[in-house]
Amino acid sequence: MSKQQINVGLIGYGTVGKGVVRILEANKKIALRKAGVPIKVKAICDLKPIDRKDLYVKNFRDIINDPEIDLIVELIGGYEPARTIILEALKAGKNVVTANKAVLAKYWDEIFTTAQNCQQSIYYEASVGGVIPVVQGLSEGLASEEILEIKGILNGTTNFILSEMTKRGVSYGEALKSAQQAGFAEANPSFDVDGIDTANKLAILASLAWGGWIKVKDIAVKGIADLDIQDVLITQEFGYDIKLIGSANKTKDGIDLSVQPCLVKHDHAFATVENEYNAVMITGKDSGDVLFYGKGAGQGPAASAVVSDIINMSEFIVTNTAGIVPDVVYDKKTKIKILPSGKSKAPYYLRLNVVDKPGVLSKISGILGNNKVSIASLAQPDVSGSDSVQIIIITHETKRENLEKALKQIDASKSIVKTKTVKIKIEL
Ligand SMILES: NC(=O)C1=CN([C@@H]2O[C@H](COP(=O)(O)OP(=O)(O)OC[C@H]3O[C@@H](n4cnc5c(N)ncnc54)[C@H](OP(=O)(O)O)[C@@H]3O)[C@@H](O)[C@H]2O)C=CC1
Ligand SMILES: N[C@@H](CC=O)C(=O)O
Repeated sequence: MSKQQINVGLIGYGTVGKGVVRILEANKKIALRKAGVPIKVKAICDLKPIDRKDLYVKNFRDIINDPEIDLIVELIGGYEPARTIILEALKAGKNVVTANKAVLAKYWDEIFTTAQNCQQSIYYEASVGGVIPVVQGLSEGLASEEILEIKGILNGTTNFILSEMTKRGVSYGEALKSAQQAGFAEANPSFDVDGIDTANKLAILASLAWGGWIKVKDIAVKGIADLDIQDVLITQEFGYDIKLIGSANKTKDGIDLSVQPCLVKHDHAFATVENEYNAVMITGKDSGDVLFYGKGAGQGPAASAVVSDIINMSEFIVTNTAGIVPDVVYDKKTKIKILPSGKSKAPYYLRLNVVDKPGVLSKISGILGNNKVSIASLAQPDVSGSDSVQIIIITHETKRENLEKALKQIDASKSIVKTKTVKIKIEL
């Protein structure tokens, strides 16, 4: 007998969880029309008692083991017990929806192998790009494509911080605080600002694009925590915006993966992506560039994507097709060649703050030149009232590993006392 109603068990009633309950209740009729049957939240688990006493359950296993629950939604975030919840739910014969990119990127093999073995589905649209349907867009909309490149602003918190610094001159710290208050940031915001959240999302998209499992450790990751308002002001004057970009590029020697702050010209498509918005450009061999854009963080956008997953999955449960057609074609035998980090070339913006000593400039230029880093321009803005000089260098296209080597030598040099180095890739 086919199902008359889909019962949802929700684990994690925070920013996104509360949004999911609100949207499911407000959009009951839309959900019914699309899923074919009513969808009801039957139980909610959280660490602390919640305002919905009628639905509250203390132990997540009471939800997983409830035979009336069809679908488990994991919204606690982090690695554990999120991994255990997802695996136990799949093994208990439940379909799963999650927004947790950290757990997916880290346990991709274990989670999708379990889902395949248990013939259950796992949907995770909200895990990348918030409300943007990029997971479905890439895995279904572009199913025919040989993917050549994925490049994106994939983190709402850092994009919001950079926008606030650029548009309103707000300090990095203040902007981060506002992002946390708005519900954009991860429970541990270093995941956002250190680029890890972007790397998790990039790993998911790259794994979908090229099959197999691309691990976060294969990605060279640098976040925005080193940047100051001065970098924003200086690069604005040069005609650039700073964006944290995750990029995966298919080269003849392997996939080149990185997350780093980048300078984009004011007329670049990514320059118009502001605040918590995200954008992902996917380039296929035949499709050419396909641009996805929308809100990447916040209660409404994230919960909307989760509810869409719940509705789509409900339709499959009702028609008895959930888990039969795998939602991700994951083949652990697919081996993906990764280009060693450092081999890719780009021009860079460098800001070095050094203690002013005779000959310091020529020493820095010499070390860069000895490492095949050629300088396109060098400026020394006046830092009045201080014994430190600020040196802004724009390099020609250079191999990342050569630049890293030169910066290490500058660091180690006894005659150069450096107080700060900022390095930003320049997008061509
Ligand atoms: N916020 C956003 O804009 C977006 C978030 N996401 C993802 O969605 C997920 C949820 O994020 P968000 O709602 O912002 O996070 P929150 O921290 O706001 O919510 C998580 C909730 O889960 C609870 N919780 C933590 N551990 C447990 C546990 N063991 N058992 C039961 N409940 C638990 C927390 O309780 P307590 O507060 O007491 O710790 C909290 O209420 C994360 O994976 C995040 O990466 C994805 C897209 C956008
Ligand atoms: N912390 C994340 C939330 C959404 O994934 C972000 O800022 O993008």
